[in-house]
Amino acid sequence: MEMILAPSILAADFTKLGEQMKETEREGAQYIHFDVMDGKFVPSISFGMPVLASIRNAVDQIFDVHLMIEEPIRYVEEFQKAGADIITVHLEACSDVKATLEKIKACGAKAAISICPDTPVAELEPYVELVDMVLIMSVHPGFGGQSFIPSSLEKIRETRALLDRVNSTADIEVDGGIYTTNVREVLEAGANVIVAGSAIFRGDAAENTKNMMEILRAYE
Ligand SMILES: O=C(CO)[C@H](O)[C@H](O)COP(=O)(O)O
Repeated sequence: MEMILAPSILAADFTKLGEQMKETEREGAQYIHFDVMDGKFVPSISFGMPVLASIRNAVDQIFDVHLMIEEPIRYVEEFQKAGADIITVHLEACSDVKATLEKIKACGAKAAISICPDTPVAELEPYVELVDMVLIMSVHPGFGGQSFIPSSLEKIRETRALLDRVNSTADIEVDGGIYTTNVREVLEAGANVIVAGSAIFRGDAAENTKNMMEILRAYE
């Protein structure tokens, strides 16, 4: 199975965003991760469609868009038009999860579902056959630079078991507090898409990507 790195631009230097993204692409990061926050579902506000659209052509990486917003169904079309290839919505943020996932697919993007640290994996069960990816949050969403919550490892294992049970080949992405020091445990638990913000963009993005990719490739 391909192991994928999704650097989160939340931790990037926005004065040189295009260049930093290119550095991660050159070193093999397949995705770029966008943390979209609305100040309601999560306390912080980040960025939206205009930022995606303006940098869509800077790289060929897959745009992996994590919508931490209430009722994301209102915006999925606009994010797809702005360049999103994968759109992740939160189970906790949708009044109609199924309709939201179907709308993502209808507009041509891949659909993914995420759960916060306090939401049990069992709640994903009705939706796993509708998605291309499950995102397990390993921090409470809202801010970069937090510490990985250790109980996330068990949730990754439970998610892999759930996907196996329904013969799903969906990816498992994990987001929050992942560094070269703990990424092996996350991969060993069953994840194959790693989001990393601080670990990539704090310091030398090219060197950090290279080091992270070396570990990921050893698990393929
Ligand atoms: O979704 C997020 C916060 O809601 C961030 O993507 C996530 O926390 C990654 O940042 P870091 O690698 O710095 O922990």
